[in-house]
Parts: sequence; C-alpha cells; structure tokens
Amino acid sequence: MTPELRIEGISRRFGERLALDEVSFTVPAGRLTGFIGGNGAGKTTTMRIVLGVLAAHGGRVRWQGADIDALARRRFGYMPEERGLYPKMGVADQLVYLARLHGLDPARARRNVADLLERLGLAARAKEPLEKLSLGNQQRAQLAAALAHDPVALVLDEPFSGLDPGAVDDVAGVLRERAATGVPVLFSSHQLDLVERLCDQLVIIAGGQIRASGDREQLRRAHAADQHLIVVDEDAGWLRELPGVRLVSLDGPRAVVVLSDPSATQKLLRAALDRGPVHQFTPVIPTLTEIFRKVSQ
Ligand SMILES: Nc1ncnc2c1ncn2[C@@H]1O[C@H](COP(=O)(O)OP(=O)(O)OP(=O)(O)O)[C@@H](O)[C@H]1O
Repeated sequence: MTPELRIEGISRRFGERLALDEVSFTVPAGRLTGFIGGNGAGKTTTMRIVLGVLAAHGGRVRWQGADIDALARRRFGYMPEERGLYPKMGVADQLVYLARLHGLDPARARRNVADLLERLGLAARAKEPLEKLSLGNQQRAQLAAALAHDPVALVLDEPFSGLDPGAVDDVAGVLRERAATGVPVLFSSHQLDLVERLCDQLVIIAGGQIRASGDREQLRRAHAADQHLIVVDEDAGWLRELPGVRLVSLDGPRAVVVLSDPSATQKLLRAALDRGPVHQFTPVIPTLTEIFRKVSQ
C-alpha cells in the first residue's frame, strides 16, 4: 500500500468562525509538499487535525487508504507550532527519551539521535541543556525530535522559520533524504522563495479554503497566462502591428506578448526571423509568488 496521506473535506469552526472549509489535498509518498498561506489561513489547524491534536467538525484524514487512527499517528513525525522540548534537559537525552516513547529500543534510539545531531550540526552541543542553544539550534533540535523515531510520514509546522541559510540547507537536505525513502513530507512556510526552491508539490490555502494544489511545475504551467517573451536584435515595436498578437510590455528588443491562438506562435516567430536574429522565444511561466498572489485574493 502506498504511504499516502489524504485530507478529505476537513471542516473546523471556532465559535462562529469557519477556520477550515472542506479542505482536501493529498501528500504523496516520497515528495516534499509545501503548505503555504497567509496568517490565519488555516495551516496549523489543518496540521493539528491530521495529528489528532484537534478534532475536525467534518471530513476525514486517510492514511494508506484507511481512516487514520492513534496507532498510525504515533508513527508520524510532528513538529508543532508550539515547540515542545524541555528547556532544562540535555539535547541528546531528551531526543533519545522521545524516540523510546515511540517504541524504539535504546540502541536504535541512541544511534538515530547521534546520526541526526551530526547531520544537523548539533553533535558538539548534544550534552547541553536545550535552553543554552541559540533559537536556530533549538529549532534544529525540534526537527531532530520529529525525526528520531523513523517516522512513516512527516508533518512540520514552519520548520524553516528563524533558520539561517546554512541551517535551511541542512534541514532541507535531511527532509529530502527522508522523502527519498518514500516518506510523505508536509511542511508549512511563509517563505515562498524557499518553498519554490524545495518542494515538489504545493498546497495553497486562503481563508480556510484550498485555492490550488498539485505538482509544482504543473501548477506553474497551468497558471501561465499564454504570455510569451521574445528577445530580438533591435526595437521590437513592429510587434504592435502584427495580427493575432497583443503587446503586454515592450523594452527595446524585449517584448512580452499574448497570442490569439496557437498558430500565431509560428507566425510570430517567422515574422521575427524575417527581420533578423531571435535570441529568445519562450512561454512566460509564473513564479510561485505570482501564483500565490493570484489565487489568494
Ligand atoms: N484555538 C483557537 N481558538 C479560536 N480560533 C482559532 C484557534 N486556532 C485557530 N483559530 C483561528 O482559525 C484560523 C486559522 O488559524 P491557523 O492558526 O490554522 O492559521 P495559520 O495558517 O497556521 O496561520 P499562521 O501562518 O499565522 O500561523 C484563524 O482565524 C485563527 O484565528
């Protein structure tokens, strides 16, 4: 059975406020799924419901094709928004303790924790109490806590917040490795550039509703507005007169155009080549930030 996590029609109210409105999406096995949305969009509420920390008022969470239960959830790795490690306890000791709570034998728990601390650049701080670590290093320790018991799925609330670029790369590397072993990874973030760089799948939520979800590149292509960039040798102003072409912007030899139909593409290219060299001719694919702005309105 494919280890796939599915959120199906989840709704949740807080008093009169509908925080989640029939939220559905899939976190496929072996892929990094970025969960993005503005403040109060519903990311944390969704993640809490997946982990059973909060009850849903409608819908269900499915794991490997069946309704999720406490046993399955125990095998998940969760990094909650309210970070939950003990400030006064040694870093390695508490990670081993948490891994053992999840059922790992002592040797395996110690080995996993040592590997993770090494991988996350914390090996030298292993014996120190958590509170003596910088906030970024505490964050790395939180991630280690979510990973130490060899989880079958990962649900991480803002794992990159407050990390410097080096730490972002360390954490991203660890998540990629986990995903490569077939683990579904869901992580929320406000850093759109980071999500664009890291994730394979995207889920965009706004006002408690899913506005877009799926493969990152497919989404980008689906939101392309039929625009093409063309770069020629000299001023491209002649494009104004070409039938089937609407000029969106013009900057000397660079122009962005919208074509009336697919056959206009070849006509445009031919007309441009008749006038001289064509240095670029390519569809304009929107960035994640542009898609996010468009669908979140
Ligand atoms: N315990 C609660 N009691 C009342 N309202 C809540 C509670 N938890 C969440 N909400 C409301 O539900 C909505 C969704 O909040 P949630 O924390 O899930 O958003 P988020 O996308 O994680 O936001 P952020 O990026 O700011 O963390 C918000 O309107 C929030 O005020």
